[in-house]
Amino acid sequence: MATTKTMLSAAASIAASAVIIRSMVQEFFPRKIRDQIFSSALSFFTRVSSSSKLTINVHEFRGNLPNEMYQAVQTYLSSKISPYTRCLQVAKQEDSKGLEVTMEVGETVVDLFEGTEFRWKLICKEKQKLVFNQRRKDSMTSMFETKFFVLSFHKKHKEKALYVYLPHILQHSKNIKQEEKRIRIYSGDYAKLQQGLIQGIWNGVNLDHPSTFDTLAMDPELKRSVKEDLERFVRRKAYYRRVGKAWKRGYLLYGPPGTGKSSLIAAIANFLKFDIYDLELTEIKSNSWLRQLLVGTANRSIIVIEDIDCTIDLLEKKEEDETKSRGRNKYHNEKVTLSGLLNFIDGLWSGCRDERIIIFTTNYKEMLDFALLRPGRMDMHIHMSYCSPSSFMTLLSNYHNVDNHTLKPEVERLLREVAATPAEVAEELMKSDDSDDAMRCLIKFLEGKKVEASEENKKDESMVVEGSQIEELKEGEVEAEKQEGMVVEGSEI
Ligand SMILES: Nc1ncnc2c1ncn2[C@@H]1O[C@H](COP(=O)(O)OP(=O)(O)OP(=O)(O)O)[C@@H](O)[C@H]1O
Repeated sequence: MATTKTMLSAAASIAASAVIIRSMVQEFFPRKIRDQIFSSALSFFTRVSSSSKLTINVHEFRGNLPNEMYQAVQTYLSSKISPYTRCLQVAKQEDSKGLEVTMEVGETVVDLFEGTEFRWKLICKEKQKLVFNQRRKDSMTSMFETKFFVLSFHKKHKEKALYVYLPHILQHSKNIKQEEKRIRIYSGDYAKLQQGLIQGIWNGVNLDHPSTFDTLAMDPELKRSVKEDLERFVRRKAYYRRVGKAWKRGYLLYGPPGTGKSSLIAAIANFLKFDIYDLELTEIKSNSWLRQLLVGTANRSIIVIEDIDCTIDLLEKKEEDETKSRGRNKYHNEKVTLSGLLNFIDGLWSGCRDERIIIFTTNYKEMLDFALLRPGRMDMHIHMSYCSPSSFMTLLSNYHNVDNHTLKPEVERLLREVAATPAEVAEELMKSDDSDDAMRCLIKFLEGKKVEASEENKKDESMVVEGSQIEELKEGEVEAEKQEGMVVEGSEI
């Protein structure tokens, strides 16, 4: 191995030779020829050195899809930033635990991997794009930024780079992400879609929802079967391939407001460590937007459409069928249609991502089109119901950290008699830090509900009596009118 001394003496002799060659050239050749010799030599050395290099660009997006490789490189390089890096980018989100340190645009990081030097540089370019504005029916240019990493290395390491180094980065970043995984919730950037842009159409923030299966008050048997279903789903990649089905699962959560539908979604996300994409169907102007949003989501994610009964006019099916029969392209309708939605759930496009969960919620299952409820479309229908004695125990333990209470039998008795949502029960339990006071508040609340319910019942009964009197009256009138020959029998009309 060369010592520092021998290296220094070699460098000194090269420098001395260069000075001699330079003075000889200066002596024997005129200036013009000298310049020519130097520029040819320079271009020769540049060619030799650059022809031995290979570069690979890793772009932030591929089409409108976020490039997983880009994200992996970004994560990987964060752990490789050396003391010599001159400029870093540091970010901290309000709800994130630590600082996020990444490379700044223009910076270079050199990574020595198994004895081979890989050099990374982050580049950002502005590009123009011609977009068609559907509302104004004209085109305009829009500027957007495109970022990419440039990886350069000696070309003899091409195989190593492609088949060892880059897969290593993917795996490394997957491990880091899994360890520090912060679940994110994304909402669509509908203004960008309106402008015809297809990149960055989802905005994400960290989701720190505390709901878990342990804190969720629901029927223990149902809870167990939902958890088992999720576990089975995530370990069945090969099974889905073998049977030729897209690796996705659909859940319909239904039940009155405040029974924990949103809490269950958060619990599922926390359990699987999947990100959530929240789709606001009323903001989506067409089936083609819906498809673009779907394509822009990542693997291992949950797509949520809340209050599906309110967000799509399911009665439009007939109108939609008529439109189709007039030959209009279903992707160019002015709004999301039922068939667009069904295509989204289980048409060809639904298979464009892996390990995906789709969740619909509704307060009124009976209002949904049968096409949505058909077996195989939503794989599991989960009924979130009023607070039962067993789910009450979960709430009591959540809010007061106790497993039992002297007033528990009283609360359980009342819960069998009145319909109270877990949200209502939770609200009462939160009224005091003292569990005795909180339980008394809850009992008072449930008794109040019971009185209200019995008054409602009485009102309903009297309405029925009044209603039947009206009917009788009508029948009497009809009889009288019939006798006068004024009523034509229905069948004849
Ligand atoms: N089953 C439950 N287990 C634990 N907490 C619950 C449950 N249901 C409701 N809660 C409490 O009530 C709050 C509201 O519940 P949540 O938003 O999950 O109900 P929802 O069924 O989605 O209501 P909506 O139909 O109005 O959207 C939650 O933040 C939670 O504190």
